[in-house]
Formats: sequence, structure tokens, C-alpha cells
Amino acid sequence: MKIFSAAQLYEADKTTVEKQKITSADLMERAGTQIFQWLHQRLNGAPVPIHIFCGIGDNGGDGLVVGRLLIEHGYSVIVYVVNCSDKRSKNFLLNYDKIKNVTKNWPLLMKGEDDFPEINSEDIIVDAIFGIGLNRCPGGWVKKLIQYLNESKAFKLAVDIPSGLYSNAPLEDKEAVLKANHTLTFQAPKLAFFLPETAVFAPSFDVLDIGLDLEFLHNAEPLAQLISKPEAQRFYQTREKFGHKGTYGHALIVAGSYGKMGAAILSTTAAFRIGSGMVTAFVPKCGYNILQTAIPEAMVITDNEEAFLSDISFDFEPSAIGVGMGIGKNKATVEALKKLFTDSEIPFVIDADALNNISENKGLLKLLPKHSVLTPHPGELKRLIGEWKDDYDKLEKVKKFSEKHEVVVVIKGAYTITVYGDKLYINTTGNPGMATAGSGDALSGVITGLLSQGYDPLLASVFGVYMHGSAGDIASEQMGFEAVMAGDIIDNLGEAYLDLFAQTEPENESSEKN
Ligand SMILES: NC(=O)C1=CN([C@@H]2O[C@H](COP(=O)(O)OP(=O)(O)OC[C@H]3O[C@@H](n4cnc5c(N)ncnc54)[C@H](O)[C@@H]3O)[C@@H](O)[C@H]2O)[C@@H](O)CC1
Ligand SMILES: Nc1ncnc2c1ncn2[C@@H]1O[C@H](COP(=O)(O)OP(=O)(O)O)[C@@H](O)[C@H]1O
Ligand SMILES: [K+]
Repeated sequence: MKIFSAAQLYEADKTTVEKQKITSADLMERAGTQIFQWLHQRLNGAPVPIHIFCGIGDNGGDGLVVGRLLIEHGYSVIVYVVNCSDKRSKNFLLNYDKIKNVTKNWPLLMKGEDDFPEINSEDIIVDAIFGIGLNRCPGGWVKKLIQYLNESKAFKLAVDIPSGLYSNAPLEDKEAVLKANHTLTFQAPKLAFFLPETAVFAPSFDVLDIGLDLEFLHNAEPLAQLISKPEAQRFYQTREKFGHKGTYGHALIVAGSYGKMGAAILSTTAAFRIGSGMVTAFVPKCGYNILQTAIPEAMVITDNEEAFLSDISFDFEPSAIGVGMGIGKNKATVEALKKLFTDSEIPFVIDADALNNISENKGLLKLLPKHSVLTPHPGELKRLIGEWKDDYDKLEKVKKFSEKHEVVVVIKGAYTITVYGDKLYINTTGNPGMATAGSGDALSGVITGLLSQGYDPLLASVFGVYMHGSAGDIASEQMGFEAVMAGDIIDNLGEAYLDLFAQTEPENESSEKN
């Protein structure tokens, strides 16, 4: 699914009105109707008080449509107009008149703090104050209203985007944004929903299709691509009936040091589980027995040193190399990395201490084979590219870094973002159960294993991140977030493959009605 900027959505809006020969008010009616249906399906006529806060733009107009439809269906609704400006939009005014036709009273005009209503914790708040047209940070009593609503325990449903959040620009004041419980967003998710500083305001969302022009949306260059199951299914490369272990490549995992041999075990196992034909682990001497015992399927080559890596030499040609997990920062290891990068031409997956060693010896970057994959968590990324002002600044810096060094950068996190040149791919799988030691080692093994099978570096990254998160989701469903360990993510990679093409249960009839 594509993520568009606010400007693109306004364009899509305009094109749709022209091509479908409808008015912008018709489009607003569609949008408001979708929100109404979402609520109606869930509330099924329940007499719960619904407080709808409408701004004076088209987001407010949507709120008025929702209010009118709810009132027509007998719900208990109070509509407020957050009267922060005289410049009411045309479609706001049209729907302001229309709502008067279905209710005896005009909506309540709010002009300041004295007008803040009492809201009970069982009530529902619909936030239609500001949408993607926000052009400055909410201040004064409107900011106070947002804070007042945030303090309420009532369920908060945001229309299109939580008020105070820019769809694709940095946060100015985190005290002036509505903390929605759920957001119903029109046509396409907004970039702000996926970035750490702003995602907290939209922790869950549904995308409502309001029928914007498909041709426009198809041709528009998105800000980012969202990677869900349909995209992952397209990336999957079928296993051949007559394939043999050589067909699926020979991955080399260069990992481990004294006390951190687990990292090597996790990456090696993950490379196997994602489908690598053969995997060799290159470890310090102290890891020999450990690896051979833990993973009989793997071949093991050892360094001359007992406790760390000092000379990474091997006499075969791997189809992919994953390096860095638990290797430490010994001087000899830095030299070994220099030689490894210089001698190899195939793309690497570079993780953990290999990244930290690069950060401290930036010259190493120039030696990386083109299209290598770097998998930093936020701390490693900071060491690599320096501090950033906000999430948007971070993305711009990573894009430049990716372009300059011709590498794929996987920014790990709750929504892992893969960056290649100026393209962004945002992953949708994964959960807080994966915030556990070694889950990153599992990911680097997964991506190395996919590279070894012939997935190109960008695909291996985007598909690998999806599969890793999906395996984590399956593990969490089975055992709960807290109990998940990195090994459980790896153990469920097979289930993640099965899930990729599993038939979903048909919805039962009653939930289809309405
Ligand atoms: N573009 C589309 O595809 C569609 C948009 N629709 C709705 O239209 C919304 C966008 O509507 P608008 O462009 O009218 O903009 P908004 O309704 O988001 O709000 C902008 C209005 O509030 C004012 N404003 C902005 N920031 C303010 C602040 N901090 N303090 C006080 N006033 C402020 C602006 O000057 C403007 O009048 C969308 O979010 C969506 O809800 C839907 O009705 C239908 C389709
Ligand atoms: N809250 C979360 N939601 C989704 N995925 C997460 C979450 N926390 C961590 N992860 C994933 O788990 C992995 C953690 O990697 P990393 O921090 O390198 O761990 P380690 O260094 O312990 O191996 C990443 O792939 C990250 O995206
Ligand atoms: K809103």
C-alpha cells in the first residue's frame, strides 16, 4: 500500500471530483458515511453518548456528516464546533446547514475553556477538529481543549488523522496533539502513523476507501510503501521441485566472541530456517564445540584467536555473508573486517558490532561492496550517521547515506523502515515481544539467508523484515509478548512461510451485513 503526502491527497481529491463528475461535497459525504458505518457496525444502536468535536475546515465537515447520520439513526450525539477561526470551509458550511435539518438545535459553538463539556469515561469522543489541512501548531484554548480531551478516559476516535498531527511533517508540540485510541484515515495511511515520535498518537488505524481516482493513485510516486501480506506474497520466490542445496546458496555467518557465541547460533539457525541451502559459521576458536553441538547442520570454521576474530579466511565462495553479530570491537577484529570487505565482492549483511566498528573507523565504509545491507537499531544508526533533529530529518539523512554509499539501510524498530536511495519501505509485522536480546541477530541471519538464495539485497531486506516480524507475531500469539525469546522467532519462521499463503477464514454472514 502506498503512503502519500497531504499535497498528493488534495490532488487526488481534485482529480477524483473532475473525473467522476461529482462535487467535493459528495466526496465528503462518502468519507463521513464510511466513518458512520464503522461506528454503526460496532455500536449497533447502543445509547452511548457520542461527542463530536468539529473544526471549521473539511475535517470538521466530515465530523458534521458523521453527526447527522448518527442522529438520523437514533444515536445520542452532541456536536460541538471548535470555533477557532471565521474562515469556515464551503463544505463545512453546507453540512452545518444540513445538520440543522435533522436536529432541533444548532451544534454547540465553543469559543473558549468555559465551553468545555463534561465527558464521562464510557462516552465516545470523535475528533474532527483538524485533518491533513493543519497549517500551524494548535495553541491557546484549542490546545487546552486537546489536552482536556486527552485527559478524558473516553474512547477517542480520530477522523483522518489525530488533530494536531501533521501527516508528513515534524511534530512541533507534542502537548498539542490528540492521543487517539483509534484513527479512521481516508484512502491511504499517513506517514506520521509509522514514525516513533508521532506514531504514539495513532497507535491503531483503519484505512477507509473513499474511492479516490485509482489512476491518479497508481501513477503517483508515494512517500513510502507499506509492506503487508499482499506485498510480501509478491516478493516470495518459489522453491523449485528439482532444486538442491546448492540452488539455495551457501551463507557465511561471521559472528561471535567469548561470551557472545549465542549471537552466532541465532544468526546461523535463522539463515537455515529462512531457507539457505548451506550455512557455515565463522567464529573464534572458543565457539567451535558450541556451534557444532548447537547446530549440527552447520559447518564451522574457526579463527586463529580463541576469544575474538582476527583473520577471517575461508576457502570457499559464499553466496552471501552476514557479519558483525556479537564480534566485539577488538583492534584485530577491525583489521580483519578491513581485509574481509576488501577481498569480497558479494553483498554483505552488516550488523551490530560490525556497524559499530564502521562508525569508529569510517574508512571501512568505502570498502563495502555495493548494495550491502546495513541493519542498525536506533543507537547504532546514531553512531553511524550522527544525531538527527526529528524523524523526518533522520529519514533524509539515511536516504543521503544510502545514496552516497550505495547500500540498503534497515532502520530497526516497531515499524522497521528499509531505505534504499530515496525509497522507503515500511514494515507492518512485529510486536513488542520482539524487544528481546538476540532478535536482531535473528534478523541478520534471515536477510543473509535470503541473499544466499538469490533474493536481491533490497528484496531480501524488505521481505526478510516482514518474515521476521511475522514469525515474531506468531510466537507472541502462542506465548504472549513477555515470554518470546529470539529463538522463538526463529522457530516460527516456518509458520510465517505457511501463513504467507494460508487461506483466511471467510467472514461469517452476520459480520458481512450492514
Ligand atoms: N483530501 C481528501 O482527499 C479529502 C479530505 N477530506 C477531509 O478534509 C480534511 C482536510 O480539510 P481542510 O483542508 O479543510 O483542512 P482541515 O479541516 O484539516 O483544517 C484546516 C482548517 O483549520 C485551520 N487551521 C489549521 N491549523 C490550525 C491551527 N493550528 N489552529 C487554528 N486553525 C487551524 C486552517 O486554516 C483551515 O481553515 C481531511 O483531513 C479530511 O478529513 C474528506 O472530506 C474528503 C476527501
Ligand atoms: N516493539 C517492537 N515492535 C516490533 N518489532 C520490534 C519491537 N522491538 C524490537 N523489534 C524488532 O526486534 C529486533 C531487535 O533488534 P536489535 O535491537 O538489534 O536486537 P539485538 O541487538 O538484541 O539482537 C528488530 O528487528 C526490531 O525491529
Ligand atoms: K482529526
